[in-house]
Amino acid sequence: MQQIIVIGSDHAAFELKTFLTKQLQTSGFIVEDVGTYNQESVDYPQFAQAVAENIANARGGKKGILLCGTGVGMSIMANKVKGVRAALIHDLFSAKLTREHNDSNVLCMGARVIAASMAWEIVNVWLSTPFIGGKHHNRIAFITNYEQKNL
Ligand SMILES: O=C(CO)[C@H](O)[C@H](O)COP(=O)(O)O
Repeated sequence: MQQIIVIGSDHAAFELKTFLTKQLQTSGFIVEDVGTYNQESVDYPQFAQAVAENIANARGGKKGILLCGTGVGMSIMANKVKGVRAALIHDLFSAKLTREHNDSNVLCMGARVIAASMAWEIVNVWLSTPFIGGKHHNRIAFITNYEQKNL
């Protein structure tokens, strides 16, 4: 079955979003693009909300990618949504570990931080690395319990 990727960006990362969308589609993924659709200045939180809520509602059925200038604003907003574990990643080691240990379901990157080729390498590692479970289940459960009680 084809995996669904929900992707969103602000103006700063529109070009990177276009590049990654094409790469993902060429690799056989179904891409749902929530915008932005041009380089006009926009506010990143609305796109983070759109992707994060989509991923939370899919309950494991989809993964998300959020892009802005630094990736920081996107990760801050996405992590406000219950069920989302958004990881801000700019290196391959963390891309692997955040899947293995954190079971992250949203990947955030900064178009002003890394090259498009590096972003694509990160996406590949992130999408192909499974959660390893074990002791990490307890840690995820702690976060989930906190969300249930406090959010
Ligand atoms: O990185 C970002 C948020 O974390 C934004 O892309 C950045 O703040 C946009 O800046 P500007 O409106 O000056 O292009």
